Amino acid sequence: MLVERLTKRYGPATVVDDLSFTVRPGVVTGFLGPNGAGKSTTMRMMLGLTRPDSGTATVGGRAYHDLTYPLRHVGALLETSAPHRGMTAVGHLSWLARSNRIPRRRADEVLDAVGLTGAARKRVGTFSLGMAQRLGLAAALLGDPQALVLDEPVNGLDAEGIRWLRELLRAKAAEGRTVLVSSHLMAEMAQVADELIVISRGRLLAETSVSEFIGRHGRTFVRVRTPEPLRAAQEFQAKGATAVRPAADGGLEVDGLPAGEVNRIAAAAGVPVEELSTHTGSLEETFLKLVDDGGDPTHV
Ligand SMILES: Nc1ncnc2c1ncn2[C@@H]1O[C@H](COP(=O)(O)OP(=O)(O)OP(=O)(O)O)[C@@H](O)[C@H]1O
Repeated sequence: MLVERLTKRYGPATVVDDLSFTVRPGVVTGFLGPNGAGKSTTMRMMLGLTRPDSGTATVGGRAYHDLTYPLRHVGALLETSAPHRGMTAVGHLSWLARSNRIPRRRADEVLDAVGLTGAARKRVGTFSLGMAQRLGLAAALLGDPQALVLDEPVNGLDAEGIRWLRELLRAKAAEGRTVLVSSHLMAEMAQVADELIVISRGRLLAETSVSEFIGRHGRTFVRVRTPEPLRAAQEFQAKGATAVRPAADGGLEVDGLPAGEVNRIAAAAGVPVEELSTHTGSLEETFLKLVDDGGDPTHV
C-alpha cells in the first residue's frame, strides 16, 4: 500500500498534510498518532471513502475505487462501518459476500474465525462492543484479502480478545499479507507491530521499525543499586555519564554509559553494586516524547 503526498483539509484545518508512506507485505504495520492526528481520515482516503484534496493512495498499484470487488483485495475495519442493527451477523456477512461475488460459505468460515459462530443468527443490534468488533473483523476477512486496513481494532475487546487479535494479525502478516492497524495504545502496538508509521497533526513523524524507533527516540539508562549512592554518582559523572539521577527506590539512573562500563567504574572505585540493569524507554514514553518535541519532522 502506497500513500503519496495525501492532503485533506476541512475548512481552514489541514488534517492530513502532505503525507507519504509505504506499507509493506509480510509484516504488521502500526499506524500511531494521538487523538485527532488524522489516522482515520488517512485510512478513509486509502479506502476511497473520503476524497483527498491532493495526493494518491494505492493498493497493489491500484486506487481502491478502481477495484471491481474491493473486499477481495482490501479488508477494512472502520469506526463508522457498523452494519444495520436489525440484521443477523450471518445475514450481514452474506449480503456483503454477495455484493463482492464472494462464495456464501465464507460468511460461516469468517464467523468461525472470529469466534462468533454461536451468535451467527443473533441480531447485530444486541451485540456487545466486543462482539461488534469481532463482526467487523469478520467482514474485513470475508474476501480473503491480500491487505487489511484496521482502524482501532482493539476497541471494545477484552484481554482475551486482544490476545486473539494480536495472533490473528501476526498470522495474516506471516502469510505474506499487508496489515495496517491504527491505535492510540502504544503499549499494545509495541506488542503487535513490526513497523511503525507515526503521525501527529496530519504529518509524518516517523516511518521505521519498532526497535529502531525506540532505539532512536527512547531513553536508555542503567539502573544501579548501591549502599553508597553519593560516591557512586560522583564516580559515574567523573567518568563520562551524561546524567545521574536518584531513582524512586533509592537507586541511581545513569545516562550515557553502558552497563559494563558502569560496573567497571564502580568496581575500580571500590563501590559495592547490589543490582545493575539496563532499561529502555517504553514505546509509550518514546511516542509521547516525540509528539511533545513539537511534531516537527526534522526531529526524526
Ligand atoms: N468530516 C469531517 N469534518 C470536519 N472535520 C473532520 C472530519 N473528519 C475528521 N475531522 C477532523 O480531522 C481531524 C483528524 O481526525 P481523525 O479522526 O482523522 O483523527 P484520528 O487520528 O483518527 O483520531 P482519533 O484517534 O481520535 O480517531 C480531527 O481534528 C477531526 O475533528
